[in-house]
Amino acid sequence: MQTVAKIFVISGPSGSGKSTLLKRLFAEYPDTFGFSVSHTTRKPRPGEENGKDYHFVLKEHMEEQVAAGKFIESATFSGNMYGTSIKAVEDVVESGKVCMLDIDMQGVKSVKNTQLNPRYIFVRPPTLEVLEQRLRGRGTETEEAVTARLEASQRELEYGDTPGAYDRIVINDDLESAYKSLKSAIFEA
Ligand SMILES: Nc1ncnc2c1ncn2[C@@H]1O[C@H](COP(=O)(O)OP(=O)(O)OP(=O)(O)O)[C@@H](O)[C@H]1O
Repeated sequence: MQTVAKIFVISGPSGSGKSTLLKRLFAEYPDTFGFSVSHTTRKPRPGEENGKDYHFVLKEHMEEQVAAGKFIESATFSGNMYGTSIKAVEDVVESGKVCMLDIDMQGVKSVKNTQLNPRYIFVRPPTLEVLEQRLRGRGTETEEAVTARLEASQRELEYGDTPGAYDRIVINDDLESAYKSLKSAIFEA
């Protein structure tokens, strides 16, 4: 089956179900899609492969590349930089796969300043209350982190509602219907 684009941006509030939906998609189509390999300045852990798990780079190198506009997004966690380069996305396409880019609103805005030309898909929860339940239900965040994520969600939802911000909106209420809606946004009829 043909996809309507070579690159898809999947965005939406934390807890809206992006990973859940993408996991299903990758499971159903194991050879079609790929994720880009991120860069990091942290040291590789035993068993991690450069270029496969991450592109392991020096801080100076990464700072230079970020400043030169070579990255879609970058952030620092506990002193280490992480990010997605434009080239890492292009590499997925060159390998013959369709690139799935799971990024936040800032990342989406940044992709819009590149030549990548993806299809933009927004995954949203039916309501903020449901989002809150799911975030708590996932049990991966502290109370502070849940509150911070919900605050950020308001902004993500507002941006998602902006006309023209996304090509397609997938409402993740019932998972089965959401998955169908995602597939219809990705594959040609
Ligand atoms: N349609 C659904 N119905 C009920 N629960 C769901 C549904 N979709 C996802 N969930 C649950 O909601 C929680 C959040 O989903 P998920 O981790 O996929 O979100 P995410 O958008 O990838 O979040 P993050 O941006 O933080 O990685 C998970 O516990 C998941 O199992």
